[in-house]
Amino acid sequence: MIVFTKPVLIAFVLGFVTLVIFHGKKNDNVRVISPSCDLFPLPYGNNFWDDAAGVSVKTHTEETHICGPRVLIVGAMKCGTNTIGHLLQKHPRIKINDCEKSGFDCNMTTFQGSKLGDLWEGNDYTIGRARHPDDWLKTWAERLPWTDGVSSISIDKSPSYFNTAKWPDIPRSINELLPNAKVIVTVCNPAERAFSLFHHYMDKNNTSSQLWRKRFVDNGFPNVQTFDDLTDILFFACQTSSNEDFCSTLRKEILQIGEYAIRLQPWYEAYGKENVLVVDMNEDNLQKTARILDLLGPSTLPPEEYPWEELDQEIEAATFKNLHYNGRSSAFHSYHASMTRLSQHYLLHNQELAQTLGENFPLDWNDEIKK
Ligand SMILES: Nc1ncnc2c1ncn2[C@@H]1O[C@H](COP(=O)(O)OS(=O)(=O)O)[C@@H](OP(=O)(O)O)[C@H]1O
Repeated sequence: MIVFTKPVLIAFVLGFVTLVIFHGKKNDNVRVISPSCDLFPLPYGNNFWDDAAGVSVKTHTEETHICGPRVLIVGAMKCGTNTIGHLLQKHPRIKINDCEKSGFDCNMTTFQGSKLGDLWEGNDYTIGRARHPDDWLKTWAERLPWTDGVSSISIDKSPSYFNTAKWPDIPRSINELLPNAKVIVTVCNPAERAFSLFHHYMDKNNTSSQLWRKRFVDNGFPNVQTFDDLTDILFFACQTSSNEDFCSTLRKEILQIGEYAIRLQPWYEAYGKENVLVVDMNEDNLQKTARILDLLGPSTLPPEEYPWEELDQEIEAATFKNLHYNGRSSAFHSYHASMTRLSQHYLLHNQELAQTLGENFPLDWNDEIKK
């Protein structure tokens, strides 16, 4: 028989209160996920961090899965992928990957002062998988914010995914994991894109840039100092070089990403054309955003919840503009021969893109060489 002395009573009450709190917390952690959510496997059944709740949680019934990204911004690199990400993340229902756990420096700022950590790049399926074949998926899943697919969704911006020349199987294999995702591709004049990419790599403050330049010398090519040096290697030296491995990799990253119609094909095949939105980088931000929200549908990203009035004030700082060169509009003037050569290479590709999209803007990219 229990004797209800004062200490026993206090212990009893404390125990009861602890039980209630513990039970309440446990219930808090059981979330309901939308059936339309692509359940994303956490191979080792980890906990993950829920920013909003400020707690480590496990998913609803299956502790080994969380809701995968619903939007994939796959490229093209240097065609405004950051802008698309920033336009999207202004929607209150979008949650961004957890920068703190990404291994990136979250305090690093873009050239114009906006926080890079707001939207860092995972590239998990491509670079992550190649570097960490055993635990890339776990690492990706751990960084995803908790979303339920209804009140919140997550996005992934990884421009390397559009390099289907290098990774032809990426769209199909991502689709196996995320069949309900929508795909966004932003495109721009491909010759100017190559020019912009060159300056991205030539930025001397960047360690990966130094490694990029070193690759040329290591592979028996001249040191690359100017854009002409690069196009000479692409269009001439590589024609006669026996180093096909290097030349093939170079063509893929500089030239072939800009052959948009070809690069798009595997995405269309994997996801269906209706789930892949191609936007023109130069399109007005308001129109661009409206088209993206439309792709996701009003029940996923209601347009009335979007802060439209903030669009033009803030987005300028998030374009990731490279202020260390004169900009891509200077390309034709400064490197006329190289840009003409590149534009000729893309002439038919641009026509094919225009045909595929049923839009005229890619034909404008051919105007420079007609001048
Ligand atoms: N709306 C709009 N209009 C015109 N130009 C724009 C726009 N948004 C982004 N940009 C330019 O796109 C370049 C950055 O592209 P990304 O964000 O894809 O960069 S990255 O691939 O993630 O490195 C970067 O180009 P560069 O300055 O040549 O580097 C930006 O200036």
